[in-house]
Amino acid sequence: MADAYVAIEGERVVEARSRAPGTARGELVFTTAYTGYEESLTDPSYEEQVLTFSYPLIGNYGVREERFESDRVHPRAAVAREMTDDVAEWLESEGVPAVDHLDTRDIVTEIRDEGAMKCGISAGPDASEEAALEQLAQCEHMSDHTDIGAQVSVDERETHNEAGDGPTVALVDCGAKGSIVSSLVERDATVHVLPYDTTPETVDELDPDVLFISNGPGDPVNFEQANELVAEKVGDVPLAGICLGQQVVANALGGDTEKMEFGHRGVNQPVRDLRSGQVVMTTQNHGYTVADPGEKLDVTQVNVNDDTPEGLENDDLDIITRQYHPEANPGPNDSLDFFDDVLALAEE
Ligand SMILES: NC(=O)CC[C@H](N)C(=O)O
Repeated sequence: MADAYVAIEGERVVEARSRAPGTARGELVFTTAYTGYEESLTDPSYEEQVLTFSYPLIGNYGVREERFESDRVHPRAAVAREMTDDVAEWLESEGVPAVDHLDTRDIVTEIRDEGAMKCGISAGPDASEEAALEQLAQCEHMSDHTDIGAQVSVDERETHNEAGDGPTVALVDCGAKGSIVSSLVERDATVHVLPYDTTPETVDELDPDVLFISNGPGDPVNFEQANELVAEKVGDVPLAGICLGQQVVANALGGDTEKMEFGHRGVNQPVRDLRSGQVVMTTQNHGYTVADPGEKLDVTQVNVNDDTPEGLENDDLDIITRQYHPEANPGPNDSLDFFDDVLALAEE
């Protein structure tokens, strides 16, 4: 008998098995990645979302902290066809509801056909369809989480590799993955991780060689302070951005972002570099995209599937951003040279 329910927009309720009890709500998103469940579940970009794994078995190589991208689980709940006890126990210990034994292929197909959807979950001994529907009724649109940065950012500056010989990077933490910091530190950069609402004055005091806007959850227009920071600092310091970071940079420089139908969600998204013609496979997890890069940014890379901008640059202003995740984790390491390119801007 079912002891978990997933209510999907349109009031459809899917029966499931509870793997970690509780109620939750959020935008229903998916990842097609076949590995990397620890990295995805700890990626702050998934805040306020319910993550469905389309790969059918999640947890088959255990749970190891060294693979975490942050210090907690960020999706509001996890959905899989089959979840191992290791993962289920980890999610329960974090208070994050989890369900399995449902047709995840059907759910992912529905998201792809109908577009992004809200959902509500009720799992465990007290679970009911009504509770799942009640969660669904209370679920907000991603864009309505106007101060989502406060949920995922550091509260105060954290410095990594203080004695490094490389450039100094000011990383605005809009929900940064740990691998972005480690990719920079491995290249001997000193990285100041700064709160999402950092002011231009604070950045001026640190006098960094690069201002870097991180990935993060939700609608980029809600990161107003980061927008203002970029608008203020452009031209004074090289700028870099990943995922939400690309979107914030585009918005700050006169461009525009919009919500996609269901986003780019997996570790096999093909991206073409327009200068070299080369295609690389990339990791992606985003629901918004740059609709208009504005006058200052050139689109240098595009998604092969739908032509959306994957790389924006301005050589004169020293700006380089990516919509995908060059730091991988999960996913292919083919784009790690992005971090060399960012630090080269600093050294020029
Ligand atoms: N991974 C990210 O940084 C996601 C960016 C943004 N929140 C989006 O959904 O488009």
